[in-house]
Amino acid sequence: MGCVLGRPVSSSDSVSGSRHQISTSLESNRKEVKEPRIEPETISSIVVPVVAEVKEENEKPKGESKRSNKADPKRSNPQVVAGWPSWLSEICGEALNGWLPRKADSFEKIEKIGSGTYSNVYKAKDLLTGKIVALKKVRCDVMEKESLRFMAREILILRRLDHPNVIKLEGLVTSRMSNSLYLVFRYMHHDLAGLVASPDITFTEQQVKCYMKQLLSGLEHCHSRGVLHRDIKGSNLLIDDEGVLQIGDFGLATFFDPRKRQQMTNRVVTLWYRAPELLHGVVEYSVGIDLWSAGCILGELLAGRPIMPGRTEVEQLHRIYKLCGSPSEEYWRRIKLPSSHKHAQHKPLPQYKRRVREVYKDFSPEALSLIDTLLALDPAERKTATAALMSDFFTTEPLPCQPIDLPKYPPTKEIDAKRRDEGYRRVRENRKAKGESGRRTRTRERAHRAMPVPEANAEIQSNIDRMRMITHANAKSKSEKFPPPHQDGLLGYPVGLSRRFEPSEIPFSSTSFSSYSNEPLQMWSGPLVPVEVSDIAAETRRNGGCSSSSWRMDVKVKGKRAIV
Ligand SMILES: Nc1ncnc2c1ncn2[C@@H]1O[C@H](COP(=O)(O)OP(=O)(O)OP(=O)(O)O)[C@@H](O)[C@H]1O
Repeated sequence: MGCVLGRPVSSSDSVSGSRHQISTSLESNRKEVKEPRIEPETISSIVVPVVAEVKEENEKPKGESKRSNKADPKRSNPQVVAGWPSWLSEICGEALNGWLPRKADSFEKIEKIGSGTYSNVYKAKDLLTGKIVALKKVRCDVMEKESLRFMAREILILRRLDHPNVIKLEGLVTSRMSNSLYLVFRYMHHDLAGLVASPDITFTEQQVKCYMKQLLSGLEHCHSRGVLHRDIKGSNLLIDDEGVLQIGDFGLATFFDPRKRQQMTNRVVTLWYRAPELLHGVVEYSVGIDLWSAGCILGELLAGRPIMPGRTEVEQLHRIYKLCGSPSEEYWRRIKLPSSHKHAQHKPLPQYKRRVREVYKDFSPEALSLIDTLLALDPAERKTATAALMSDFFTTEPLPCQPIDLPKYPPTKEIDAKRRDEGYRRVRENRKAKGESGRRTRTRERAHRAMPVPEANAEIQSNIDRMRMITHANAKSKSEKFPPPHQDGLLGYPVGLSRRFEPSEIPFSSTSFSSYSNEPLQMWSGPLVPVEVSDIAAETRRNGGCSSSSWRMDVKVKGKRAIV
């Protein structure tokens, strides 16, 4: 979502030179998505003119020249609706209902806590309530309908969801000067990728059950509200300091209607967690893709590392076949491949037998049974989140622990794991420069760390696709317009002041804000609950005093590690 600062396609993204016949059809998949096509997804509820234009583009017969991606400034509505800049209210209409923008200088950045393809995430202090929040800074070029559409979809989806295991969008901060938008979320202390990658942390089966129960409950809610997440992975599973897990990052999520046939892009989900039907090129899919990812997470929590860390789509399929067996004739009949792909069924040689029960023989029978269902090659056999929640895994001893009974960990995020690796790398380089051997550090680091590399990220391709759309229409370098990402992170300044802008340049600054100052709190973007000073003090203590002795670390040994 938002605008994209991409990178060139990595050579390791390429599927050329593959050992299997599957490469042919993978390449044809890639060809299919090379064109910047608009997904025919259900976004009709965004009732704004821009979306109507997008629909027209979808319906346009092939061969007709595409309308420029650039919005016509003359046609855009110059009116500012309820305090929102026109570019946002125009595209986000319904999603902004009942909200007013928070002003940029009412937050103070504390530190950068995450970075994704579309955004940087900051820990910040809400200067009005004293509450610690996470600000996801999305950069969006107001002239690009595509980037706006993705952003609008994420906001709309987030506002439709309301569940304890789904991250809640608490507000929006806009800054007209920089064309950027901040999404305000509750601050979450950890993400599951960070915990799994932490060398000192292992999970008991009770704890795994607790995390999985929360993940599946969140997914059940999303699916019941017609939302597919399409990017379930550890770094998108956020955990607070009371053990509550919330599904985050709805940047790739979409609305779906299980009763209707609907075509969607298959270039979703980070590679390690991507269901086989997506890799095969299916464009009509459903909740099964999220359940496959949940199965990968279950395996990862029990095994202590990602279970199928492929580097390319070909390798990913190969790993899937080696663990889950080669697809049967029946599978090919059941999955609905687009006609352009039917000629090339993926039949790798040799044919593999399903080995899930053999590879994970050290898991409990109930865990084995659940992972076997979730990692079914046929999406229909994966069933639903509701069915998974009713499995024996959650009802047999040891029962899932309560979130509050989970160990208290020091703040751990994927970014911390990345920083740790970066530290190891520097040590190695220093040693190398001094002529010492760095082999020991590297071996240990590799044994524990298996984070998704950029090449393994499915979003990259779609991001590149999106970026192409943006850069084609906007050939000027982004850096001419925006500060480079590293300049976003200046600390201790109100959010809107972290660049060179004067306070007076910032929309919704103190002058404009005063007009809202008599409104009840919940009239600002999202219900902002005032917090007690004691909460702030507690938060400060928690975040300031990270001495290892104050954290209870769980070091119980879990089942044997297995990797395929
Ligand atoms: N509410 C939050 N509280 C604390 N940290 C958060 C929060 N939301 C996101 N983060 C951190 O920021 C990281 C990136 O956030 P997010 O996944 O939403 O961004 P993204 O640009 O969509 O990333 P990606 O490209 O990896 O999908 C997360 O992995 C997480 O560590």
